[in-house]
Amino acid sequence: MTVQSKDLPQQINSVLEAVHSNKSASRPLPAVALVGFIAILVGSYISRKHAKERKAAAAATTGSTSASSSSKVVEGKIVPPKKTSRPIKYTSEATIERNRKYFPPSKIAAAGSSASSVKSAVKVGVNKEFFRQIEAIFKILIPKLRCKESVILVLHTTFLVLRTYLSVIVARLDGAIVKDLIRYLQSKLSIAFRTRLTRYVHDLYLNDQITYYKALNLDDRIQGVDQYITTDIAKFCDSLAGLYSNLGKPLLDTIIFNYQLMRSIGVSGMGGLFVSYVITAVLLRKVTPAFGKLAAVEAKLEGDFRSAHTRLITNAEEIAFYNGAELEHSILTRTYKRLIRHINSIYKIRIAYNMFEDFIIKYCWSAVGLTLCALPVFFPTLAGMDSAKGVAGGDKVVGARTKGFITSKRLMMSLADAGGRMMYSYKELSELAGSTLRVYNLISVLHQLHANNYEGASSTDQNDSVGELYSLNDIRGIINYGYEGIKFVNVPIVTPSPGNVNGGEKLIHNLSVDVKPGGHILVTGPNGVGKTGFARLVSGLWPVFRGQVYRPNPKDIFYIPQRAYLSIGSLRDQVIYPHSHEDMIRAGRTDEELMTILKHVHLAYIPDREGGWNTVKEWKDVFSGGEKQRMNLARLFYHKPRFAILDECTSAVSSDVEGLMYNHAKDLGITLITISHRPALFKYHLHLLKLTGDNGQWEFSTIGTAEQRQSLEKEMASLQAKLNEVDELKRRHAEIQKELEVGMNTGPQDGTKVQKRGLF
Ligand SMILES: Nc1ncnc2c1ncn2[C@@H]1O[C@H](COP(=O)(O)OP(=O)(O)OP(=O)(O)O)[C@@H](O)[C@H]1O
Repeated sequence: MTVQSKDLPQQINSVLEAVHSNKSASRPLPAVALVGFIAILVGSYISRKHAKERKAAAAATTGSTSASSSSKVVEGKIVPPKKTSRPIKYTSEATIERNRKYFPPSKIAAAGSSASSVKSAVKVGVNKEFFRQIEAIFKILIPKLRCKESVILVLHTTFLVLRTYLSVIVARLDGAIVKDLIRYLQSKLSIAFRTRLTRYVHDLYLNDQITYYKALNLDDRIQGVDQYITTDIAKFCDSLAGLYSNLGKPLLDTIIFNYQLMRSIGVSGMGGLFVSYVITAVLLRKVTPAFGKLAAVEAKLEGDFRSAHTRLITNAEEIAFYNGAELEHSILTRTYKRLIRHINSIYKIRIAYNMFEDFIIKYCWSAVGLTLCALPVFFPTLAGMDSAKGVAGGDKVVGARTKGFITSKRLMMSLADAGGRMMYSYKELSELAGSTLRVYNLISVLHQLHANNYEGASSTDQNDSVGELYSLNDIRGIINYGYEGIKFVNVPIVTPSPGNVNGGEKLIHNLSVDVKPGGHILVTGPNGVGKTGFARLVSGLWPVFRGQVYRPNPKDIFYIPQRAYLSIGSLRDQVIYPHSHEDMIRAGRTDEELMTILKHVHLAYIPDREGGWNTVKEWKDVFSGGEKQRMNLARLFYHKPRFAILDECTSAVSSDVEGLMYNHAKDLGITLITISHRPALFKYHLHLLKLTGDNGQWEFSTIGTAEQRQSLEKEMASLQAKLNEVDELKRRHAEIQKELEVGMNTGPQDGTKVQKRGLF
């Protein structure tokens, strides 16, 4: 069988005949060889491409190879950890900038986003907005024509088109090989898409613009961002890669079968069939439920369930202390029930729709089709057959008509099957619209946050009822880097309050301070007044709504938070965070030096206790509260910045050790900006910034001045007054004790007395 020499209709014909007569090909080997050859080509191309990419990425990563090889020479003794992962090539800022315009806010409100983000009544589904979103995402998935993904896509398409053709020639050995190959390419495509998208999102999410912080604290459009990145992207890529082949095969089959049918029932018959297709398509489109929206809501509920579990894991100890299992159990059950109720309703909607769809496609199509197939039998002229045959040819004519009818009937059955599969794929397409919306929204919001565009009011009007409107879209303050100190000029401390139409709440009225090197300052004030807010402004976490902030460059300032943070990794990683071991070696630092630092924070026993610097543990569960805080201070001594903001970071450290740490920090030349309530820390500072909170008031003074002495004298007087009460309290205590003893000696000689004793 020399297939190559036949024209296309003949090839299709022979393919179909072979399929229906279930004949195996007589010479499958050349085709098998062809498939095998292409498969090998695919494999080798992809692995070569990977190797090339690895090389390029290694070159792109700053000093990766050279740094690690030279790092071994630096200390002689220290061997850097083996590189297990390949260097990462980050998305350039220019690419992010270029892509931003493709991701304007979606016209569809994402499932789970706040109501204020609903921009219009565009529905989730296979519509213009869906195709626009897919197009935007494709700019990330296939950034240029010559890339790994486009090669896989071309191969995938080629195999899809050749599937029917090859599966017949290769017959029994056959279909399976081609199918496996298509499945392999599909998985490759899905993983390539996922890698591309995940990398892009990570680059957008974790960068010096602190987009991750903004997404979690300054904007509420994306809830459960972890679910978006870990699950939604994977689901989206799987369905996108799968849809292509799922839709491709039935589409191709439908074209081929229709073509065959046309040969058998004629153009007018085909016209009739086409009309029935249009009617069914319109009808089905009208009754198709919003599968896209349902899928998006399902993904959101899955995310809620997952984050409820994550919360439990993070706070397991606190919950256990409170005996909160029952309440947490009910929260988890509630979240799970919400999810399951939704999934069940999807199943119900789906079964009703499937039954209707099967009825239309299997029965209505077949009925219309069979009627049309029967037409040439009764009206041969309609199908272009010659009815004016002689009597002698009568049997032949009847035979031909019967054969034609049977062929057409068989084609109709296959067509109905292909149609069914196409409709199924349409459903998948609708569901894909749901996950496309979620992925699109994630990228779009991250792009906007990266460019400091927040959700909510953008008006710069005065709001009479609330005062000045501090909107996240009206940030007028300026941050100046590279200053030798920390200076605030008329900067109000305002909570960001995302989504609040009245804007953020002003905690402190226009603050003006100037901290020079060596001008250690203590920031104090009641709870919730905005002390940490001050640190957030210096660090650039909260926006500077008005005024000007002058601050040192990032490498010269270090922040130690109230809640000690311990990272994933070895014991060494805890001391040097956010440095990696490679950074440490490159900087010429040694483990011996780390040991000296641990001595300063009274943790010298830790490396021995934990089995050395390379031990990896869940450190937040290993260290006590005080140890965690001291470990965080060890970081400060390791990095030796010029300025440090210490936010209640010694609250669990005993006061004698605390004093030693403060003195050591000052000896290292670190200027301290301490946030604390404790007067015991006064003596380590030169200035005091008191945030009173009354109408946003604040006071700045020099410790040791007349006002300061006055303030301390006031505090002393109040303490003295309390001490005076002590004698009176002691007297009363003795009195009660005496009364109780008398009562016990004169009481009934039964169990009551024993009970009283037991009570005390
Ligand atoms: N991301 C945020 N969005 C909105 N409001 C916030 C946010 N973070 C904190 N706040 C609010 O800002 C106020 C000031 O918080 P801040 O953490 O600065 O207080 P603090 O003075 O450090 O208090 P404490 O002594 O209890 O640590 C609080 O009322 C808090 O609820």
